Amino acid sequence: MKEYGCQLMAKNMSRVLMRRPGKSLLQADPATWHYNSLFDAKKAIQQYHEFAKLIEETGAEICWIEDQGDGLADAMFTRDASLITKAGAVPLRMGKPLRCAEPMLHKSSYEKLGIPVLGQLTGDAMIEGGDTIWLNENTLLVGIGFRSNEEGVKQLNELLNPHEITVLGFDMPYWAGKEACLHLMSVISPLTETAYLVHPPLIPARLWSLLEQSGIELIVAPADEFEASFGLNLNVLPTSPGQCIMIDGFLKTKKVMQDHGISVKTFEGDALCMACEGGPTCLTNPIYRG
Ligand SMILES: NC(=O)NCCC[C@H](N)C(=O)O
Repeated sequence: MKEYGCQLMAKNMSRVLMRRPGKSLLQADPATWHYNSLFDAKKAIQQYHEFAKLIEETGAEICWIEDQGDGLADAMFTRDASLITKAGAVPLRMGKPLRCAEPMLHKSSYEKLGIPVLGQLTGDAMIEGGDTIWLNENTLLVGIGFRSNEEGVKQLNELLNPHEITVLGFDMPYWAGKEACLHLMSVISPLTETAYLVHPPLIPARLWSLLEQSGIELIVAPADEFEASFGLNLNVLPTSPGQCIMIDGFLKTKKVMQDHGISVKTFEGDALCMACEGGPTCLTNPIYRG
């Protein structure tokens, strides 16, 4: 029996769900998808290739979803369309209408992998995986904004409470508006289970207090690099305790992490990440950490 279940953020990532961009990204109209002027599909695919190599080098098993030209350009951001718990996977319901078909892609992948599907969100519920952070194995934090809502938190609680998981919702700010992508993980990246890289101005005050009370060390990412990268400087993926991957070009943010004993690998991500509003955490959905 293959392993699954991921209720922590930074333990060794040994299995991960990813989708390599291909035809769908090449055909994507940047205006439709809200990709910015840095978007260059061919370069983005090359940058993804370099990113995937870094993941392969960690030794993690990559479970691939293939892009066979279904037009789902954002589906490379596998973090968002499902949540994996020790009890099974939950296909989510996307807040961005163009992404509504993605959870079913994940569901069929999990069925093929023999991972049970715990249940589904219905009706008006919206939750995107980028809005979720495991504070600990029994507590899931959710950012409520344009992509995730209270009904989503309610339905997740109904599905997950029987498995000793409590889901807590926190209001996210407006920031750059409805079309932009601001997830909870756009402003918080757990580097270890007890140290998070953060952008304080966009963190709900009530959540900040909870993190402090929970003994989390809050490491501030340089604000100028947050602005310059559209928030992608602090989108940092822990691959094992003390080892992370981030996009290249944000030396102050990298140094802050290194000063805290974190080893950082980088890849070029302007055409892929800064253009399409998603970084290394968004491009991966860890199926198993342990
Ligand atoms: N978890 C993430 O932050 N995912 C990034 C998703 C970017 C994608 N273009 C979107 O707007 O949904």
